[in-house]
Amino acid sequence: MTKIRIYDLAKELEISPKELAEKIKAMGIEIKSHSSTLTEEEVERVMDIISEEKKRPEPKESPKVSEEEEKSSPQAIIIKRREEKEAKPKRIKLKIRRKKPKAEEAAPPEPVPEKGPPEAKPLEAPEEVAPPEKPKEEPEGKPEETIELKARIISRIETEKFVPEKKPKKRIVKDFKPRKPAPPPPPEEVKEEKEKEKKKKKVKVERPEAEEKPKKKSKKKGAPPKREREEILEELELMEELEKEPEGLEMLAEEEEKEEAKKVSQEKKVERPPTLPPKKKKIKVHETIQVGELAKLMGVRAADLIKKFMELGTMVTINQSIDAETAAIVASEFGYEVEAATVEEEALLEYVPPSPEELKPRPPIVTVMGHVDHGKTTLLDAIRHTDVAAKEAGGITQHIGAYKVKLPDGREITFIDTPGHEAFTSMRARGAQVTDIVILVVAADDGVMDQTREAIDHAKAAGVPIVVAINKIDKPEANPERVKSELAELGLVPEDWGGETLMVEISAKKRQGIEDLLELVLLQAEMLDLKAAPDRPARGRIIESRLDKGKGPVATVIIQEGTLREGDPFVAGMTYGRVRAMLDEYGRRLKEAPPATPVEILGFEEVPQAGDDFIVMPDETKARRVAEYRQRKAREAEAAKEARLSLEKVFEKLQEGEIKELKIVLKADVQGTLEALSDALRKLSTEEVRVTIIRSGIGAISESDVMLAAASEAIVIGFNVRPTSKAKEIAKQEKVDIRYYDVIYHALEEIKKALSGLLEPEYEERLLGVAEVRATFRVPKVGTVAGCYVKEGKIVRGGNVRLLREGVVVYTGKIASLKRFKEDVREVAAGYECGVGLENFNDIKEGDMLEVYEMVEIKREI
Ligand SMILES: Nc1nc2c(ncn2[C@@H]2O[C@H](COP(=O)(O)OP(=O)(O)OP(=O)(O)O)[C@@H](O)[C@H]2O)c(=O)[nH]1
Repeated sequence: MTKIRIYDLAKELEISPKELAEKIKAMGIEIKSHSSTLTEEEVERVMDIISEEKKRPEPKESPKVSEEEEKSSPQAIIIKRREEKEAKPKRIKLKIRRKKPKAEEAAPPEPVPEKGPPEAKPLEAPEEVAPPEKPKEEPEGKPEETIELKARIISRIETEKFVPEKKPKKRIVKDFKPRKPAPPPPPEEVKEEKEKEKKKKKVKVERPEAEEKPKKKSKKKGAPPKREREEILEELELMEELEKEPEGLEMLAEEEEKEEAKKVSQEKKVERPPTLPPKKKKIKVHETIQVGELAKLMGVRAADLIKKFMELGTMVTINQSIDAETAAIVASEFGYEVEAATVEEEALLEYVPPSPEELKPRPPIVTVMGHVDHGKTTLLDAIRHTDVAAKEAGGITQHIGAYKVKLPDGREITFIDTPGHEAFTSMRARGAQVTDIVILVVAADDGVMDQTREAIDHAKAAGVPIVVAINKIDKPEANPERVKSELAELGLVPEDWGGETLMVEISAKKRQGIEDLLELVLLQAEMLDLKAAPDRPARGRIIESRLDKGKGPVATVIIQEGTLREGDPFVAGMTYGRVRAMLDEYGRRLKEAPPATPVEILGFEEVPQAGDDFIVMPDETKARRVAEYRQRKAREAEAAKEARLSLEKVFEKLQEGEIKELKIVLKADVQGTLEALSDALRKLSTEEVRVTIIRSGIGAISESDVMLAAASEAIVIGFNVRPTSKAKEIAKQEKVDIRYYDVIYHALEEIKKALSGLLEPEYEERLLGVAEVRATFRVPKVGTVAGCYVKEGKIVRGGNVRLLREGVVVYTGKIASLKRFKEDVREVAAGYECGVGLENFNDIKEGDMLEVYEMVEIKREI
């Protein structure tokens, strides 16, 4: 249970410990001395009584209180507060309660609590409108924290481009030692002035150097260059002037927020007993926020916010962007809690799936696949000749990775014109599914070959229907029937044999059967009932992208929903932009692009990646935020570096419902083993989990095997076979789990264990580096940060770490933060100094050793 010392409480209540002790005794609570502790319940009781007393007019006692406070040891308070972590909420409770009246004011709250008159005691009636006094213990108990806070803020802001001139940054940090955290209050009342004087005096007693006014101090020890400072001060004055006018106020404070704050405070007034802490108000901040915007969100004057920054030792301008973490630090000073706004969620939330009435038929999007030299390119050429639009456009085309073909009767088909496998599989590996139908080209003289099988596997894994084009039937050696029977063996049974696969015989070279093929594609599309809502903001996929010397980043996008228009702001993967221009495959400028239209777009900030999504956003700022958010997520994901799906994670993923079946790509050395193993593996299926062999084959694990596994969240099993070097490389890149076995029993055992969650990964520890703690700092909201010197190897952010104190392991966990100077860094090498924060651990001491290590999975090699 949390206990509070009497003299701490006296401080909070701003009465002398002696007086408080007497009152407590009078209440019948037994205490020995001023340093006796009270339980939470007792504190509540005492506070209730004292607040009652304070409501009655009483002779003022403040000067006396100050004296008492001066006597009490601030140091003890600091130590106590740190040791008794639980006591902290109590303090916040009191502090915030005193701030409460602020919320009730219609005018923006005054963020400088110190300037309150001495009479404005913390426990005075909540109706109190005047800015209440900050707990006096604050300036005493907080210096260290304030210094750190300042240092942290400065470090964050300075990494942004604020102080461009030569002032040494280090000096600024160093100078933050003993400073009074209060800014000078505006000269309003003489009474206030007097109070200020008193305060100054008090501070003087505590920290002799801290007597200057903050403004002066900032100048003396100030961060930014003089001129800059003057400009900011001028700006401040101007803003203050402005804000005195009601219009200015209205401009700066969001009415709704104020209404809300009013309501809340009124509710509080009525319902909350005075001892309950008000909830911290929350504001949402994206990756970055402008100072002015933050002030607006909190309903405080921008000038006051800038002043607060000055107090904390840094200069900012109203238009300057600060990051969310810095915003959190400063906002907390105003009683606000900053929540990271989940922009992606927000963007998704804005997405309402179209209603059936909105949906209109759209052209199918088709990918052509097949074995090398079976005639894909010739077929696409032949198709283009049937294109009416090509004739309309004068026949000159440019390669944009996709194009729309218009048939004489007006119907349209969109073709993705990139190497079939790559476009299809790499996009699928990235979670994108653009293709509706696959045209599988099989040469009638050659029959089903490796890549034909691969294409079938890929299409099947993606659940995309196949229309087969048996090509080169003009060749004398063409044998379409043989092709059909080979395909039937692979599960593609032609319609005329009673199956469901649409097949047509063509000669791409002689342009025979092309219309029939397109007819079948449209028939298949009809069966799929492809629809999209054209009347809404566009969404699509990046098909191809490049950096054009003249045009900048350019990408081909297939619009999947909605209509894209020139000028639309958008986010695409980790980049964003605004549609500067849209071109079709003939280089014609388009004003708008409906669903299933491929367009080349200019206006990206950076080159997006094929497979990236493309979403039109309400405005460019929002688009930028989503992109920034994704960039951060990507960095985090990269740091986490997890396997796409490893056998160890199968059970977990099954449990979480992320996967419903275990897909396997199986390669073996001989047919016999392959069959035996695939049968046995399938039999491991249970009611909950299905084991599916999405591909099985003889020979080395190929690039395509790995790509298929990556695209389908599958695991590769190699039985007496190894991957090709290219396949190995892709597996590493795509994080595909490849397992090697040479005994069938072992393979079955492991899969069985994986399905039941019993498979233990085998890991061994590898030491990455050793660092010595040379100093420690407390950073508010972060905890203790250790100033370290890396003695060996390297220290890695997010790495596993062990803290050793005289050879004994005191803590094992993770490195939560790693900084060099003020920058977040991924790793720090031997011979350098760095700041290290440990996850959920603050008891770091000088002389401690940090051992950073990683757990390496032991690869089972044959
Ligand atoms: N006789 C005949 N030859 C064809 C036909 N279609 C394609 N060819 C020939 O087959 C060869 C390969 O054709 P491509 O269209 O380049 O084949 P591809 O599948 O695109 O080949 P890759 O791009 O290398 O995968 C070329 O020499 C074409 O002229 C056809 O219908 N009949």
